[in-house]
Amino acid sequence: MSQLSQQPEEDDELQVSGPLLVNKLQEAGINPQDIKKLSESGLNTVEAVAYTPKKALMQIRGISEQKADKILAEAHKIIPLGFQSATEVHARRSELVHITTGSKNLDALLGGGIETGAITELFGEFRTGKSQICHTLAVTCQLPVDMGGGEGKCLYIDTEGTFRPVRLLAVAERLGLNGEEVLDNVAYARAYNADHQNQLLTSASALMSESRFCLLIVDSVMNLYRTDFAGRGELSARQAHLGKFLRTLQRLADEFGIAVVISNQVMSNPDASAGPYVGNEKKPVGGNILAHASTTRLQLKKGRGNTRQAKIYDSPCLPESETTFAILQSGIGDPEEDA
Ligand SMILES: Nc1ncnc2c1ncn2[C@@H]1O[C@H](COP(=O)(O)OP(=O)(O)OP(=O)(O)O)[C@@H](O)[C@H]1O
Repeated sequence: MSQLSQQPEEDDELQVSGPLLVNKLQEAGINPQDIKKLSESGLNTVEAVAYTPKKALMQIRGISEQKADKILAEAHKIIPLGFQSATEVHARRSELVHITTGSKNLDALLGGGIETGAITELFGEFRTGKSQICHTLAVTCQLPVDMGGGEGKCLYIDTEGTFRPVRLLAVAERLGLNGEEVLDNVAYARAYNADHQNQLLTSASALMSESRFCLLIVDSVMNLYRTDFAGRGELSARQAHLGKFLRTLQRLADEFGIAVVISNQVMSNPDASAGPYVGNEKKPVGGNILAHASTTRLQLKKGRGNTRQAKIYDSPCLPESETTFAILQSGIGDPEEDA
């Protein structure tokens, strides 16, 4: 596959059916200076502006209430936000691309792979394969759609310092892709604190409006929140900050039609002592805010050797079933491939 960044014609084509750049508002009479302010705040597309509440627009320096009203009115003319028929929703959903995880078992469990336009959360104890799945997806997302990819680049936000390009090269080799091109198609950023993690989404939005990305990974989502906000006293501030981060993730998923994958840690469930059937089940951290933001929640557990169990923990349309996958030298695969 040729390098995605060297495909201007393809990117131009995608732009026609993809998100509309915020500059389009200039044709509707919005002042270029105000458009620049929107863009600097991470609102790079008309969709992003249309989805933003008036209050948030007014928080941008230089955008008065009157200007916010005008900007929103024009954005809503271009991106109508009213009702549509279930037939239209069904038609749109049937066109949604799923990105392969590398494991046939796991793809089947997920209804075809990782869904685009949604947030998928992977949670489990250490060594359960969360980061390995993220590394594999960073490569498979670049495959053509008919091979289980999303034909786009990947943005990778690493909060733990566990990103290893060598793992991407191993996956690329298995798929017969050019390793150098695969690495060029992954935009990587290490986040150093929760504020920085949030700010990176502004740069992410700018990158996504410049070329075709189909996947955004945050590995892991709660790590910096757990260290930056310590103790019960800071819990509500933490959840408010986290809520903003997750809302922006969802907005990017809606706006650019990308898949968002977040990994998450677990903690002992205080309810575990409530009865004999609960066992020592661990639950994901992040509370209700994270639970409600994730479209699909996938629980990972250790199995024998290099195998891992995956279970649908919560999903709007998948049953609570389980499967087994394997962590191979060449990325995520199935246990039977481990010959
Ligand atoms: N090159 C490799 N070949 C095969 N297995 C590997 C390879 N590299 C790492 N692994 C396996 O992957 C597992 C670690 O998985 P991963 O890094 O995804 O954990 P995690 O769930 O993200 O945990 P943590 O919360 O500690 O980051 C280990 O069991 C390790 O042996």
